[in-house]
Amino acid sequence: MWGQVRERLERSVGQNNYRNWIEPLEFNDLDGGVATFLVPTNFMGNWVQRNFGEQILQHMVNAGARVSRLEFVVPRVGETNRAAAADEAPAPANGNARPAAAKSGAGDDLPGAPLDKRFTFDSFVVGKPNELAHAAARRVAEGGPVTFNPLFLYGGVGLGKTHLMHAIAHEMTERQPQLRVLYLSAEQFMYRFVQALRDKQMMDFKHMFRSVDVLMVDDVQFIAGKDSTQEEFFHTFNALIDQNKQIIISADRAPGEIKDLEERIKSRLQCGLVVDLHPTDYELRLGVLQSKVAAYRETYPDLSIADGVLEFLAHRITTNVRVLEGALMRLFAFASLVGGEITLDRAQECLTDVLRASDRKVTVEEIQRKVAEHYGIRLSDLIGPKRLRSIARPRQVAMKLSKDLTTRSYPDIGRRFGGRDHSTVMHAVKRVEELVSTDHQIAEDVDLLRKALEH
Ligand SMILES: Nc1ncnc2c1ncn2[C@@H]1O[C@H](COP(=O)(O)OP(=O)(O)OP(=O)(O)O)[C@@H](O)[C@H]1O
Repeated sequence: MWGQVRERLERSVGQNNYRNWIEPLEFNDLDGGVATFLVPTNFMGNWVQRNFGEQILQHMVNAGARVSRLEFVVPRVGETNRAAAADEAPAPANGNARPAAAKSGAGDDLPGAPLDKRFTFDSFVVGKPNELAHAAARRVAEGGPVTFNPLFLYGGVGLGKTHLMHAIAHEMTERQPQLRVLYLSAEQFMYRFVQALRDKQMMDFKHMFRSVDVLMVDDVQFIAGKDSTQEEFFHTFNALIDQNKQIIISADRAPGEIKDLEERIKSRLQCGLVVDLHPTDYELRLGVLQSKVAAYRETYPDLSIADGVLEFLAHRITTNVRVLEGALMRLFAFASLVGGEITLDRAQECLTDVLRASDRKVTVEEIQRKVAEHYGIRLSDLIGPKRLRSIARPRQVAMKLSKDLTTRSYPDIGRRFGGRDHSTVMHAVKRVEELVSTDHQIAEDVDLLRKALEH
């Protein structure tokens, strides 16, 4: 039964995950609804449980097993365990020997996070906002002499950092299967580090991290303020760079802007190539939607979407790609339940909450841009120190709209208007409220701008 389940898992979790996580599991027994597996380390057991537990259970049930729970056990010395006997590990497809470091004890267990097999270069839509990051990622994935080291990718939530990192890992392991590519989040790095300290296995920890060919750490801002983790990260980083091993890091902001990150780490992170993923633009969002629809149609060819629906979504949901994808998934589910075409009306009805939530996602910067444009003044003047009425009034309007349309606080808005005090913003909001009831021109301006921004 386990053989059959493994085959199915190989298909559902993808080659890389299968090799790293499923293959080393040794099925032990099935008793009283509990399936027991032998694993080389507790970490691995926890990891498999958390990330693949449900899938394993599901496949076992489908294969007819009476099982309701999985348990992962590290065998005591003397018990057999394929995974612990690293020498038995199958040779990689191209016949290259694995590096020696990979064969010794804990070093063989690369405790990275599983890669999402959907996150490939093929499924990544390239547009103006991400073309540089994409090009850099591609170049690094092609291997060859290390040129950008480290590659530092940063950008806001849900803009594709993780997707690009996984794509690099997939591409690299495909091109060079013998490469030891380790991908994990900074949080997992810390977790591993703390665990190693607790279990007095720092040597294994250091050995394992220093024996990889490619290290990818996602969301590195997480280690800011965590002193000993930073220290260890710094040493790992230096050791790998010294060996000319590729490092790829992501964060939600540029290295220099990560608060509570040690200066020496900041400067190390900046010494390779730093590229950012800009907020999406309309074309990119539409491209993502079109590509997701095309992929979905391969499985469900009956899917029918009325003209204009994707354009509407790309226009209205501007937060990030994750939200956009979620909205589309909801539409697909809706269509498969009720059947028929997804019309604009249906889309609006089905996504009322998403659309409302993204309405509130107007940024202060957008408001400033729109207001400057509306009044025909320069953005730098709107934010700058000039006190002329022809500039001060639009500035007050922009502050009022920022208060109404975003969730920013008064001090925060003040900061975004050239570092002004919160009392200035409060005053502006009050002033515009008064003017709206007495000055019809201002009332009209505010109304027009509000509509344009909420659209
Ligand atoms: N250019 C793109 N083309 C196709 N899909 C994309 C693109 N950008 C993002 N996505 C998709 O959007 C979702 C979120 O992307 P991802 O997880 O990579 O974001 P992130 O930048 O790592 O965000 P976070 O900061 O939350 O970790 C994923 O499903 C990803 O596949």
